[in-house]
Amino acid sequence: MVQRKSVVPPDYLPLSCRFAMEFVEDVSDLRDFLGNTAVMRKAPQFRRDPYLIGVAGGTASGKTTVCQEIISLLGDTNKRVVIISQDSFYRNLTDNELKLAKEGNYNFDHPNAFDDKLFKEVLLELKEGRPTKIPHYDFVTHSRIPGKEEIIDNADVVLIEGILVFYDPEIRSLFDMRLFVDTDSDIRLARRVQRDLEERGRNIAQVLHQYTTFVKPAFDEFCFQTKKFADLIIPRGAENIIAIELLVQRIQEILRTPRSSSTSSLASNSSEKLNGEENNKPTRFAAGDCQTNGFVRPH
Ligand SMILES: Nc1ncnc2c1ncn2[C@@H]1O[C@H](COP(=O)(O)OP(=O)(O)O)[C@@H](O)[C@H]1O
Ligand SMILES: Nc1ccn([C@@H]2O[C@H](COP(=O)(O)O)[C@@H](O)[C@H]2O)c(=O)n1
Repeated sequence: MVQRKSVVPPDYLPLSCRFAMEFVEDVSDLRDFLGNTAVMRKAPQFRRDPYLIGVAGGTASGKTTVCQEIISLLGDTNKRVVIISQDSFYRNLTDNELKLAKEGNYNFDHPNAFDDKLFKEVLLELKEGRPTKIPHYDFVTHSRIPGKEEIIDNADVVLIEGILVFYDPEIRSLFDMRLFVDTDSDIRLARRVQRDLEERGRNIAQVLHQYTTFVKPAFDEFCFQTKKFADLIIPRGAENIIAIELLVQRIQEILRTPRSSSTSSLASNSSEKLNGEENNKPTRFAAGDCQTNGFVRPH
C-alpha cells in the first residue's frame, strides 16, 4: 500500500507518474505502486510553485497588518508563507532627488518612483520557485540598505503588498489572487502621521506637506484606479475579521489543492490564466492513477 508521504524527490522517476512522487514513501513504494512495469527515465527536477497574492491599498490602509493577520490565522501549518513589500523596490535616487526627498518634495507615490524592472524580475523568480533576493528599504535615508537583502526560498505563499502593486499590467498579471485594502482616508492620514513621526523620522509639517502635495493626489490618480482589478476588497483592513477569516479559509483550500502549470502536460484542464483580469481557480488534474493532493510541479 502506498503511503501518502512527502519525500525528497529522487532523480529517477517514471515520467508518466511524476506527480505521484510527493506521496510515496520511497522509490520502492513507487515501483510497487506502478507494478514494477514502468520504464524509468530521468525526470525533470520538481519544485514548489508559490502562490502569489497581491495586496494593494492606500498608504497606511493596513496592507501589512492584513498580511500579518492572514499569517497569524493560517496558524501552525507546514506551508511557508512570507510577506514582501513593494517599498523594497523604490528606485535609487539621484543626489538632486534625494535633496528633494529630504525636504518632503519628492513624489514617492507616482508609479515612476518604483524600479518596476527589478520588481518584475523578482516576482518572476519567486513565481518560478527560485531563491530570490529582496532588497531592504530604509524610509529614513530614502534608500536601499546595501548588503541587507533577505533571501526567499521555497515559499508556498507570498503576500506582496504595496500602494501600486496592481498598476503595471504585467506585474498585476503575475498575481494568483488580488486583494485591495479599502480604509477611510481620514483614518489613513491619522495613522500615517503617527507612523511617519514615530518610525520614519519625519516631522508633522513634512508629513502634511507630502500628503497634500503628492500622497493624496497620487492615490486618487493611480492607486484608487487599481481597485477594480481586485478579486476581493477588504473594507476597514485588519478590523474586518470576517473578510480575513474567509480569505484564510480560501488560502487553506488553495494550499490543499493541486496546482497545475501551463508548462505541464498534465495541466491541460487548468482554468488558470495569467491575463490579470480573471480569477485563478485552483485546479484538480487527473492523470490516470497519478493524482496528487499537493502543490508540486516540474520545471
Ligand atoms: N485596524 C487597525 N487598528 C489600529 N491601527 C492599525 C490598524 N491597521 C493598521 N494599523 C496601524 O496603522 C499603521 C499603518 O498600518 P500598515 O498595516 O503598516 O499599513 P500599510 O501597510 O497599508 O501602510 C501601523 O502603525 C499599524 O499598526
Ligand atoms: N522614502 C520614502 C518612500 C516612501 N514613502 C511613502 O511610503 C508610502 C508607501 O508605504 P506604505 O507602507 O504607506 O504603503 C507612500 O505613500 C510614500 O509616500 C516615503 O514617505 N518615503
